[in-house]
Amino acid sequence: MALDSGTTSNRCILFNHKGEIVSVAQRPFTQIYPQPGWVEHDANEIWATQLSVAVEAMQKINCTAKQIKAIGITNQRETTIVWDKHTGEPIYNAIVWQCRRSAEYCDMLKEKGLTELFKEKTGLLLDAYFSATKLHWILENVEGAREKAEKGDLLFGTVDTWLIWKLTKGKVHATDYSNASRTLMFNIHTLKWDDDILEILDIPLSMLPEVQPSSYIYGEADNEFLGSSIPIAGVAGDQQSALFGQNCFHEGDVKNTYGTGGFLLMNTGKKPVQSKNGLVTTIAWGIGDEITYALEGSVFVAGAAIQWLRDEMRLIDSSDDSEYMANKVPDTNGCYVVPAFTGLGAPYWDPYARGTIVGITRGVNKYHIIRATLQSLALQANDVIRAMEKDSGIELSQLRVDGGASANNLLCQMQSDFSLAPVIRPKCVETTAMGAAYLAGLASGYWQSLEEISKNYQIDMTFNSQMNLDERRAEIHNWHKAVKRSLRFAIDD
Ligand SMILES: Nc1ncnc2c1ncn2[C@@H]1O[C@H](COP(=O)(O)OP(=O)(O)O)[C@@H](O)[C@H]1O
Ligand SMILES: O=P(O)(O)OC[C@H](O)CO
Repeated sequence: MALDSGTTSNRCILFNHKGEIVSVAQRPFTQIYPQPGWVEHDANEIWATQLSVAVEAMQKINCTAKQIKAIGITNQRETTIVWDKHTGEPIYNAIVWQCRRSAEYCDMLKEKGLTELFKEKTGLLLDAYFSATKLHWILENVEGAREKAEKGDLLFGTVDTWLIWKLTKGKVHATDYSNASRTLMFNIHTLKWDDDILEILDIPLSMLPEVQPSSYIYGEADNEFLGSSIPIAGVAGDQQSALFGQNCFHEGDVKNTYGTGGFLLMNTGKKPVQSKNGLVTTIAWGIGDEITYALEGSVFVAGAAIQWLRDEMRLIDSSDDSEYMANKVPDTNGCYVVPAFTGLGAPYWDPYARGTIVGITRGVNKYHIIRATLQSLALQANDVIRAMEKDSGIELSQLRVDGGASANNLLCQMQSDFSLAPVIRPKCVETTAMGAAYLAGLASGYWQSLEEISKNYQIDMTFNSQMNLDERRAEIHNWHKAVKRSLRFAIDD
């Protein structure tokens, strides 16, 4: 059983031994936007919907808890929850990874010259995206929070930790290495919460969960919830879980997920690679006492640009239509769309960038704009790939893709054209849930080895580069000109 707790919905997927999906249930939950740039979730609603989809997935196929070998949890990362250890009640809404409320505090830390210290210890950037400054905000702004935290009455967790705590009825307060490595408090070299960082941010160690391997028996989901108890045996952040589900087990293996945002990860093996090109270093997973590291490039807007074409611009009726409409024209007619709606993430990291459409001439029509928007997903990913190649010294040999927009054949073709490597789409694109299921299945003996798991991987389609190289060079050159025009747009120089 994989519990996939995403940013907008919770899902439960049941897999069989061949890695095939046997049941799915999904339920969205409320997105709370208290102010521009702020995003919250109700942690109790996350728990309630997650539990309800687990029950529903079982009911759909008349499955009992005894037939489930283990539970794997995978989750939206960085999202920060603080709750009272005695009552189990969250003291504030979950502050979501997208929330920018701690941006000014991050700027203040940067001004103090702390960027390198954080990067060196955690592999991350001083950005509001990661958990630590969200947690700091709660301690500073929720009445009574600091006193309670100092007395040891409060617990912190990302969504995985919250779900484990709820499922075990408060017996286990833990997270895994991959989630810990997204908090900006975890030292990815010593594999411990970092004392210096906790002191700088004034965060009590007693709030933080124990950090365990990603494939590990954390405890048992209480028999009250699913009929009888089931071991929780795998935990990983959703992007690392997708890397695992894509079978990217070897150094140099790369996957890209085209969901709302785009998340490209490269397995860099047993050592962390520090980025000089705008990526972050993260832990992919820990199995036994072995840690696997990854380089990651997070693109804030990918499939969301297609949603924008549909919901705001009303140029398409459904996301699927983007392929048909973009195929009505052979190219973008010199037009480029940079979907920097919330600034730009990797590799530019410019919170002040804004969306831009450039190169418009009299002949540019809606199909060109649709095509240019779709193309921007591939071009953004290509920028991350080139940064990754520079940082790791490894040339991309193939790219495994998943996420909602990977269903778009034209997008996959464009990705291969720009990135000059085969793009591989597996038959099962539920790689996030699959990764968690595999991690849990390995710890509980359902699967014996990575080799056994690899036999389940099936390719749906492979896309090979077809574009003329001069044309490709010109497209990438023009794209970079367009990106330059979007940078720092929201502030006056
Ligand atoms: N055929 C398609 N072409 C382009 N984009 C698509 C297509 N199908 C879905 N999408 C986009 O994929 C995203 C949903 O993917 P999903 O993996 O479910 O996202 P998330 O897990 O982030 O919620 C949406 O932004 C949607 O616009
Ligand atoms: O829930 P998703 O799929 O949008 O993923 C969110 C990421 O984990 C944020 O880092």
